[in-house]
Amino acid sequence: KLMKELAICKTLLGEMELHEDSWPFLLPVNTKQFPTYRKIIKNPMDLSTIKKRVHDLTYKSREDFCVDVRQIFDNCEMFNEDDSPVGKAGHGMRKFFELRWAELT
Ligand SMILES: Cc1ncccc1N[C@H]1CCCS(=O)(=O)C1
Repeated sequence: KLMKELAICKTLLGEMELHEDSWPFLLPVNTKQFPTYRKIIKNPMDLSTIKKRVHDLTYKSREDFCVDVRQIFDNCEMFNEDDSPVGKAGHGMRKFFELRWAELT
């Protein structure tokens, strides 16, 4: 049911925003600070964009929400070294998300 699915998305979004490893993902990557980003990353995504889409009822299912969340972490792996601070945060956030996602199924 869409209502319940929306509640799951809102819950998970809130938990991710509070996670200590969320700092690289709270806002869109600043392409002035990272001039190569737009060339390398075809589908930029971040938690504030997802929050707006949840609020605007853009997602037709929790799966659509999950696609955007996973895009954040796939972009992170594409652009950042695994052992960099942002790279490590991305791995940590992905682990957190996938565990909670499975729990809320
Ligand atoms: C997720 C990501 N991928 C690639 C480059 C940068 C980022 N995030 C930045 C967000 C603002 C703070 S920062 O500039 O240290 C890191």
